[in-house]
Amino acid sequence: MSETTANAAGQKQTHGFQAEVKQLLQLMIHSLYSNKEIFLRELVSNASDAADKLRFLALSDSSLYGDDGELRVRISLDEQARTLTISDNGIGMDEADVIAHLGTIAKSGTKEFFSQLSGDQSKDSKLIGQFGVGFYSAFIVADKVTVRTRKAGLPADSAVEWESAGEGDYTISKINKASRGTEIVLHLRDGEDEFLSRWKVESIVTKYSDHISIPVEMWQEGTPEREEDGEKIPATEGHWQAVNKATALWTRDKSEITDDEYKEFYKHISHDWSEPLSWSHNKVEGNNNYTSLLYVPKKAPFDMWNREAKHGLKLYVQRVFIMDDAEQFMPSYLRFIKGVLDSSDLPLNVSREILQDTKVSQSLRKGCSSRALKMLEKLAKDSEQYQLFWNEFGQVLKEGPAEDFANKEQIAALLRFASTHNDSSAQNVALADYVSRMKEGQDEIYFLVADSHEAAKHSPHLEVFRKKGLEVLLLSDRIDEWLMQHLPEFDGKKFRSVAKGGLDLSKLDDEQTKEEQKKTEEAFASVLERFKKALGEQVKDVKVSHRLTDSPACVVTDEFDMSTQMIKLMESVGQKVPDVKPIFELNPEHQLVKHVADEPDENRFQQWAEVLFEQALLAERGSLKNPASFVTRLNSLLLSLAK
Ligand SMILES: Nc1ncnc2c1ncn2[C@@H]1O[C@H](COP(=O)(O)OP(=O)(O)OP(=O)(O)O)[C@@H](O)[C@H]1O
Repeated sequence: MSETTANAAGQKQTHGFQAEVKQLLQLMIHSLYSNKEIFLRELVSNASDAADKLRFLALSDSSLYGDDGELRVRISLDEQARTLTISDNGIGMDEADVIAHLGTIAKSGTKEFFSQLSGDQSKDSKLIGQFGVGFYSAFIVADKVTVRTRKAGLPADSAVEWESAGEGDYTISKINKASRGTEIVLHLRDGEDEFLSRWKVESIVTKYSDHISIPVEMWQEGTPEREEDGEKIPATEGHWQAVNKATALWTRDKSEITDDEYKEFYKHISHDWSEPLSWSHNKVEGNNNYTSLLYVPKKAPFDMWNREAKHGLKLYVQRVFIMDDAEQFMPSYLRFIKGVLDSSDLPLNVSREILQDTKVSQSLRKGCSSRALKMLEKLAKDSEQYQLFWNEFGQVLKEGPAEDFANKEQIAALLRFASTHNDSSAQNVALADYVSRMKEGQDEIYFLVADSHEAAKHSPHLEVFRKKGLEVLLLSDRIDEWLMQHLPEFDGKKFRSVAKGGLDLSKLDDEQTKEEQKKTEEAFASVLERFKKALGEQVKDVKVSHRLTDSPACVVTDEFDMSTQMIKLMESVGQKVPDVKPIFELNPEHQLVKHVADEPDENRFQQWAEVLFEQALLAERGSLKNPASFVTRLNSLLLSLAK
């Protein structure tokens, strides 16, 4: 690409921003204006990441430090020039890095994300919050930004200057820079003079960046010798002074860390705008020695369903940053958890490949998963907060029972469902709630999976459950069929699909009802035979239904056959499915069934049988293989009735 060719010293090259960057800049300035001071948090956070990265590389090549091994960030203010400068002695960038990082957005799914924006700024600014703020936030307060940077290990004359007014483009030129690292100069917009006040800047650093593990320094002017109460106070020299605590937050004692500090640390590691929903900080000593600080975010990231999206914990070994997004420590169904893991047992030169299969990482993964689940259990005690969590991440957690066999029961306790009990589509019923409401004699948990909540709610399968006052969980997320296949029981109670054969509610009936049912079945036996003959190969069996009160008929799948929902799911992804024949159940009390049972004409009976069967299929599956012939048959029957 011609854009990335190196340029001669002093010569400026102009490059255009990637379209998404322009969009991001506009939205950011609009949506963050009321909270503009966070630009400082973002830039200090980047500087601290740059120090982490250098420290990591220096593990194998200590010459990268040169004669400057004390990593730090410095903020300086120039009232005359109206600039605020943040400089670090971290990893720095070369020309290719600058072009890749400060002119584009290198996140997977960026294009798709931006194409979803509506153009309505107030709506979009909420969405953009899921995207992360980063370097470009500098333009909230600056109308020009100059970045001077020199990558560790490169000579002074291979430094790069990047400059932009945050509109359509930026320039790049080669410069000389005496020291390693990155310097970002913000030329403040008119009206942003408050950021030239040392007191103001210092208070922002303490508010947002106290937890940064390297010192964030500001210049402290020297004072001349003076006399106070007759006592001589010697002169002091000007010096750089740290304005933050400069210790890694997770190494500090829990009791000394405030909630605000935890929240700010979350924003630093997650690049999220909003506060976390909850966190859990643990030091573990014993077979494994490690500290974990895990967070549950409030909002799902924009790319949660993108398979390539990065997730996982920030890994440190003995306080040295090793890598971002170490996914080995969190199972996929907990991929929304953010945090830091600092291990004392892993070697400093650990790589992603080594992490795959060491005993230590396996036991760390076990420990972290269990901490994360415990944190969710704690969160679940506050049902309002937990509902916020569930609405964002419930569908991901539902992958849990299939993925994490060992913690199945614990995960099951964290699931929430819609149910006939509260008659709403809100997924807020815990299995423990269901079990506590089970009727005397009921030993199974009833559920129904359908395409939508509406379809589930109006399913004929629910009729007998309504009549008997039995609660049924109504499931309609895409993952639900998969979930239920991996969730055979909870608290010793088996799950039972109400849409399957083999449903036996007789334990809940009194003797008289059982006797009546038996009589009805006997009386209806010959009608069933007639139906079986009429429907032939289309059905596995025809039975008297004990689950219908209002509908004439329904279809169910045999107990061990593949469920209708599973068949639909497999068909939708182009998989071949076995030919599963349904069981046709008739409601002998229904007027229409009585009418058909009395139909003397075999031809007409055949038509009725087909129509009742197809109706039931339609209610169950939402479609028919041959809808036109159903309509023709129905019309001919209607016509004959109208005569
Ligand atoms: N001070 C710095 N030193 C070295 N590299 C930097 C510095 N600031 C930014 N970068 C580089 O620019 C990239 C983009 O920064 P930016 O803040 O926009 O995004 P980010 O930190 O990767 O993530 P997010 O967008 O979620 O905040 C960084 O990943 C890093 O590679």
